[in-house]
Amino acid sequence: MANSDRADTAIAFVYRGTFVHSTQQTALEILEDALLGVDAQGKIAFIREGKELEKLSQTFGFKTSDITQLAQHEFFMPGLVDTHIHASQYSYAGTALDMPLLQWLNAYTFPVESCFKNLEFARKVYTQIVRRTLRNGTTTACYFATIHTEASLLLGQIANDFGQRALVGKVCMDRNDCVKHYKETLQDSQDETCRFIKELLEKKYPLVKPVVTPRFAPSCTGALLEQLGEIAKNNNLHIQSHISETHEEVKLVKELFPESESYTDVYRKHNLLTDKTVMAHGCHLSDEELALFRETGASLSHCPNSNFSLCSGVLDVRNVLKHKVKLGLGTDVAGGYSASMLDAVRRALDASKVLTIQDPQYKTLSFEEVFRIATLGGSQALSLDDQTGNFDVGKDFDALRINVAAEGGPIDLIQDEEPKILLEKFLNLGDDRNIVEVFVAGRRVVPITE
Ligand SMILES: Nc1nc2[nH]cnc2c(=O)[nH]1
Ligand SMILES: [Zn+2]
Repeated sequence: MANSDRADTAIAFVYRGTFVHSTQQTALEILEDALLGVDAQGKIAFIREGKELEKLSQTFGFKTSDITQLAQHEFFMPGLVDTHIHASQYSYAGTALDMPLLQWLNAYTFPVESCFKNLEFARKVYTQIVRRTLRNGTTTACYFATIHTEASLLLGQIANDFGQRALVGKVCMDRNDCVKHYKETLQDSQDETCRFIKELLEKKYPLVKPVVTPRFAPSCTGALLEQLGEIAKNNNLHIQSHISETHEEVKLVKELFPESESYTDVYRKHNLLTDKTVMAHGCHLSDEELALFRETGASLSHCPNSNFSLCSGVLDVRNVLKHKVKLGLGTDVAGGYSASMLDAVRRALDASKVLTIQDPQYKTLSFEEVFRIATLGGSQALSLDDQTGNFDVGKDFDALRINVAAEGGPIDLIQDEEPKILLEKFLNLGDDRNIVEVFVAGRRVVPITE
């Protein structure tokens, strides 16, 4: 037995068939006729070749009758990681995409988010978004809620109940000149953030954690940013926000924070750039700012649907990767109109092709590279890659069972195809009908039973 195997706990279940995932070394590793065992804690106990069955069953003490064999057109892939999604904006997803960011926030977003004072409305929306994202294969989501503590706690409870891995942020904002009733005082924002963190941690949900969430620099005073940096540091917490999404926003930040050298410098000065920070967008960051991300270990969430829908910009992913900045994908509902990470994968490929159209020398991202960003990359961007992101032994089993030829599904397979082609077809053509089972930490969460 290789030392990478773990034989210390009982095996809960074993699958045999094709597994595809990413590693640090290769964007797409394909394991055909592999055996993957999951232990009683939901962790991957082994992933080995099928021919080692005899030896494995002795070492780990399972019977060959415990094994589930995948069909010809099936494979397992790691769960999708949505590194940026506004759960509170789901009710108007697919509408209201006719304005640039700053107008869009005032006209649509702030009025809707202010309704989450009403817990029944919050329950309805949050239940729908958690169910929908799980069915679409999002095993980990990094959520923005609203400024309301109770509703944000409810989002944490709902994610926990459905078994989704989640970071949940109560939004902080003490600046809003346009929709005056949707903001907090500095004191309230600070107190309620502390209460949110304390109460969410006290629930001891195994997969749901709080994330410190200044909305973005234009919504926060320097004093609030300062406080939030302190809170994150004292509690060793994740941080999320937005950065450099549009040119107009970058200009506004220059005016609001004239003492800072750049937008990135505003967050850095307030201790909000750490190795547990994820910033959405970053379309207009300079190379110097990317270097600051690299130095601090902060990551970016690429949200291409949103960037197209609000005409914000096109992130140069190659340049981000060249600077060795951690990068994940996000749906950014409802600036992005789709809650599906499969859509984010397709839009990321489109965004890369736009850059190639503009400059034929530009090396377009491959589907394998985008697959890695949507899975392992996302887990790294959220500093959760010790727990999830691929099928390394010892990680939690967060996985999607894909049937490319699912009955009544969107894909017609004309002939037998190799696994690489099956993955490519699923990423480009598939939908939730192809996602026949979803596992988070070894628990089957789709099909949803309740
Ligand atoms: N796309 C997007 N950008 C933001 N910047 C600040 N708030 C938001 C938001 O809700 N959506
Ligand atoms: Zn956003």
